[in-house]
Amino acid sequence: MSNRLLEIENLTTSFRIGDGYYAAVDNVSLTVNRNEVLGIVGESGSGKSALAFSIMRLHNRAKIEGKINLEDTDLVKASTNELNKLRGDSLSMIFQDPLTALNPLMEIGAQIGETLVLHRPQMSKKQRYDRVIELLNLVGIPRPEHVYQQYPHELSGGMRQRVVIAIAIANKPQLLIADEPTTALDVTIQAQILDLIHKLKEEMDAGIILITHDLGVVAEMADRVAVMYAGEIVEVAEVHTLFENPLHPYTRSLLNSVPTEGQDKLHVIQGIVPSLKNLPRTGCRFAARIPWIDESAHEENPVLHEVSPGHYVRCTCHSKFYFPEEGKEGEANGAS
Ligand SMILES: Nc1ncnc2c1ncn2[C@@H]1O[C@H](COP(=O)(O)OP(=O)(O)OP(=O)(O)O)[C@@H](O)[C@H]1O
Repeated sequence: MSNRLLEIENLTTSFRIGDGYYAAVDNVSLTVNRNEVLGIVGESGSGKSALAFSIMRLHNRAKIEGKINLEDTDLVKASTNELNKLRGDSLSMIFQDPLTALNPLMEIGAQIGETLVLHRPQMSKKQRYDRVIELLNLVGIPRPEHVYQQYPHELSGGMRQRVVIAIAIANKPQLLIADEPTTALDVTIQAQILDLIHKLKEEMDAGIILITHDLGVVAEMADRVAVMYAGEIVEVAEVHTLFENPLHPYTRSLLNSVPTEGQDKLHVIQGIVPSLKNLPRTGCRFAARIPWIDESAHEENPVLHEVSPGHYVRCTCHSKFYFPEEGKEGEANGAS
């Protein structure tokens, strides 16, 4: 059996704004293997959630082009019927905010059981109850028989997120997408939830896409990382490579803006990700945010270059990049 679980090829997801369509995910190609966590990082507005929702096919009015192959099924071409069978079964997602993901009027046990009713109709009531208790145990919820009968508002944020995870993994998904799964939680709970996701990967042999803007989370959890900027992947590498030898100016800027011991000055990335309508569609999309780099450093039509096995970086500007604070001698740091 091949280890490849998900293969995304030239995916473009565009939203209608005014009288035109604008791509929020632009020609993205990515893979995820079994028993692998692919981290996706990038600032707010870079297209991470649009990508996740495209894989789940949860966009209502977007135009989706390209291929999203989950094993033998192309999710772009799949019918609503096929998608309903897959979602909550072999394809699952943990959303950012556990409160909005849960039904406030339904007991916890029934909410978890619902996905079993839908995808495992042959289960008896007793089997279903036992499986829900097993899932509550698995996600580390104490006194599961008691929690079974509680409502979401009676649980803490961390416990609610565990319930959301229990629902997402109820049918042992092959691909689990976690979109900022710990953003709404405090730090100690964050660590527990991440630990739980890590265990699930091993136990279920699942592929996991972990979306976050937190580089600490990526360093801890991911096997490989894709860095997204303005709808495009600008760098992909194994997690150690990315942290030891980041190349793209955007990746380097993101890493440089994380406080480290002994560092007295943080690099601030000026500006923001442009809105979809104002996004430059030709040339290097990051060029406007590194104006001190000579225009000639950029490619006319930047593509991903494989600079070492499995390490891809977009645009040639990385070889001429330096931080203004460092001066030009910092130029071409680590670039090949
Ligand atoms: N339904 C939509 N209609 C129009 N534009 C959208 C829609 N959804 C997202 N966008 C736009 O697409 C771009 C990417 O948004 P997206 O939410 O994917 O970013 P993100 O990286 O996930 O950000 P965050 O970390 O804040 O969730 C943004 O410019 C956003 O405004």
